[in-house]
Amino acid sequence: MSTSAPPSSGRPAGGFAAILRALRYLRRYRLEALGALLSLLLVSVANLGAPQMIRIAIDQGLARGERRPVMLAVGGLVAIALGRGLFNFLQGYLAERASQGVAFDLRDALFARIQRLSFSYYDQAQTGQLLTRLTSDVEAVRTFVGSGAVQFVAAAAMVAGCTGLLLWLDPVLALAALLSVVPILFLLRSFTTRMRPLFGQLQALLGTLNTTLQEDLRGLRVVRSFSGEAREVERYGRTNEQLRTQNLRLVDALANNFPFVSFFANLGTLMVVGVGGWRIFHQQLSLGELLAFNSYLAFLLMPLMTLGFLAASLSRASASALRVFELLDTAVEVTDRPGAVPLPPLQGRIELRDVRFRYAGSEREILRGVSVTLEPGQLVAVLGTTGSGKSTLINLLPRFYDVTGGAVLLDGHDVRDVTLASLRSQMGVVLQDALLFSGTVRDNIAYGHPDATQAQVEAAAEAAQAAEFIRELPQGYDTVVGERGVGLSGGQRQRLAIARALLTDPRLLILDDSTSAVDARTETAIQGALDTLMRDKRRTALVIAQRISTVRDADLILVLDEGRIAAQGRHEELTATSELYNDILGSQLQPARQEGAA
Ligand SMILES: Nc1ncnc2c1ncn2[C@@H]1O[C@H](COP(=O)(O)OP(=O)(O)OP(=O)(O)O)[C@@H](O)[C@H]1O
Repeated sequence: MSTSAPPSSGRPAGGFAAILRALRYLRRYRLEALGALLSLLLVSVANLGAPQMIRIAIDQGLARGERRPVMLAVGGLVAIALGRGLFNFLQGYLAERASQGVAFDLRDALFARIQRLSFSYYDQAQTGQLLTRLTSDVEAVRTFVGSGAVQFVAAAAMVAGCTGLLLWLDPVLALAALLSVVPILFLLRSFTTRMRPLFGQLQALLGTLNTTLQEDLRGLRVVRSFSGEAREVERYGRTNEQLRTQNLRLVDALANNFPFVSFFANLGTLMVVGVGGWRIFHQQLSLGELLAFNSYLAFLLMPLMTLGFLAASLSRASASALRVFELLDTAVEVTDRPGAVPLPPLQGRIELRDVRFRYAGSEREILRGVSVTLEPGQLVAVLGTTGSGKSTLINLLPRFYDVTGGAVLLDGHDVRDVTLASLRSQMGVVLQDALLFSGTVRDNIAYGHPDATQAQVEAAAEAAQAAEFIRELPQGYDTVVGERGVGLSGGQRQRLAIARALLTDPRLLILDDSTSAVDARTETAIQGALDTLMRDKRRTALVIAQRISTVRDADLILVLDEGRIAAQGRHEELTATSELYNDILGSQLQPARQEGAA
């Protein structure tokens, strides 16, 4: 990970502040940026020198019939051409190095932030928008901050330098020429302000397009099984069409801007010719002076056109910088408190003290005063009607969310007072969707414990009843499994996830003991693996129970109903006393079809 830190944490007041903040990322690459700027200024100086060489060749050489000045001028022109080539190359190379550095730092900082952002953020954020910010928005900022900014400064310096030169050559003519520069500057200013929101909308549309694509790729099976292809093509097409319209609006705005800039630029020449002609007529100016003045005027207008061109890049970059910094400045809700201490090695006592919870932006309280104490080594089954808050409750232990009232205590420590790393490293979480990362089977099992030995990995796989199918894979533990574990069946993925949890040997285990629709043999294997994991008395296990065998074995069963514990106890007690428990038992749980031990 890079050592770059965002140069400032304040929320940018607007596009301009955002672009200034992006420019501050150049500080780490100041040598490259200054080198690029210097090279570009030298290219401009070389450009300014060429007419002088031609003037020397004509006035001092050809006019007087002398060869030496002509040879000198030709030599000078060759040197200028070489210099221009060298400095152009240096400018491009150094600007690219600086801009790639800035893009690298921005992407790193964004990715680090995405890793830390709370689940509540992801409940509302669209993945496509996040992807767009890390790719297209960073690219827009990069393009401007690297080469654009250097060209901008060089053009501004040229404008200032040429203005000074023109004023020095002939103040009256210069003022006449500069009259046309004022409207150009106003045009550019209003252009950048108008374009910024348009570019912001463009990036947001690109995000929506990416979200649609990403949802469709994830949901390919659902789309195909409901014959939704045509509908999805239409949905994508709609956003795609909006994106095209927005792009065309921008092209329109860009195309409309240039004729005006060019009109005022030409007006400048017209003013010079008009006023100059009038002054020649009154013998206040020579023809040669007017021609010289006019060629320097061209050096003023050229960077002005460059500024016009860069204005679009600036608008785009500032709209993107706003989006990048908005993400970088998003507060991380669940994070280490100042003074948070590491959680000592867990015994496994869990106390929920009048726990209340509501999701951000929702009025409804999902958990409404849950109080219970779980002893070390207990297997605790959580049951409840659908939507009663089971998943919400278990998400509070690893602090995927923080309680909105009451407290969760582990061995007497409020989970909010200890460091997240020490808290989560002592917990194993196995949920229904067994996600695997692209990498080898071994890497996936050792995800929580990368230093594990091959023997430890194999022991975990054995206990998770995964060893047999792993051995049959083409490269065994070195077989590369794809994104989301493509290439493995649902049941195999689930057993790898169980092996992953077993390897970290957590004192506290949170799991969903459901088995996906698999054949009877695989189901028995998965259930065997789950039982190994949760019935180990060295750990406290909190299980969203889906199987009767789990509740029969549980030391404690919590029955949730509308965010409250409606009943608790062991299987025999609850069967005798709780109507709700019996209802759930009858309607929701999988019978002990394949469970010899149950
Ligand atoms: N991220 C979220 N944002 C807002 N509301 C949510 C979120 N997740 C869940 N809810 C709501 O909270 C309530 C409890 O959901 P939860 O997933 O905890 O229930 P559950 O008991 O696990 O249900 P099930 O057995 O159906 O999985 C539901 O009404 C659900 O709509």
